[in-house]
Amino acid sequence: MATPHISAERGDFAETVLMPGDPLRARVIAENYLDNAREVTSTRNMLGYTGTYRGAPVSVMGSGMGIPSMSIYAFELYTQYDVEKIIRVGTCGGVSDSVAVRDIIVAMGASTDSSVNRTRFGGHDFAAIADFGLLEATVGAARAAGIEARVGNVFSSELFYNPTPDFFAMMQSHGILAVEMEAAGLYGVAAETGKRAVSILTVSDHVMTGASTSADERQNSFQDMMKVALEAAAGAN
Ligand SMILES: O=P(O)(O)O[C@H]1O[C@H](CO)[C@@H](O)[C@H]1O
Ligand SMILES: O=c1cc[nH]c(=O)[nH]1
Repeated sequence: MATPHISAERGDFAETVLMPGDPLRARVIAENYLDNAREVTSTRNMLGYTGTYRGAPVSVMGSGMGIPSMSIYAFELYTQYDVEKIIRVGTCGGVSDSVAVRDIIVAMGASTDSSVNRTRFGGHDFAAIADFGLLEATVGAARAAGIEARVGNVFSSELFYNPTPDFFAMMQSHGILAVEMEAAGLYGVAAETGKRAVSILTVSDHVMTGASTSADERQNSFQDMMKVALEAAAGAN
């Protein structure tokens, strides 16, 4: 069997799929963090792998950038491949004064300028939130590893290059921690399909201060995020 965008067979994916935006990052995760990883899909070069972590099956697959791309892959994984949990592992731009580059953020909720959740929710505002069990497992895994994780509202933006004046100042005044481009879409698809999702993000740059991470810093915070995500995947009921 194959879907329009995934060439795997049914049973090729684990119940839990980690999703970075970048498919090459999916390959790095599979090669460095999973045991016995094998490629299960490569349609459009959106690479997906399944292996094990501490003996339990786990998959990793790229989502692409933006809500439309994430929505396609998440929908097909949830509805055609019996996937129950998706853990997004991505990067974000810090917005709040209280977050700094390298911080790890768990998106309890995701605000957005995208209309996709309204489209699927009869024109009403939909509160795009993480699954509580996955959120708890993620925060617990971070605490157990001595890694500080900030938990709160992020903003899933349609545009990376947004020309609206004071766009980020408005977010900051509403307590948004960071900006990224997929979480609200992922949470909407999870709700629509009765499945579970959480997003874990590392702050790669700060949109208010202009601070950005060096390659080494990015690698360290990426490792912390992966530890949290994999332990949460192993520990979540
Ligand atoms: O690092 P990833 O997961 O791709 O996430 C962030 O990076 C991309 C923009 O550069 C967007 O996908 C945004 O959400
Ligand atoms: O979407 C994103 C991701 C990282 N940094 C940003 O400024 N935006």
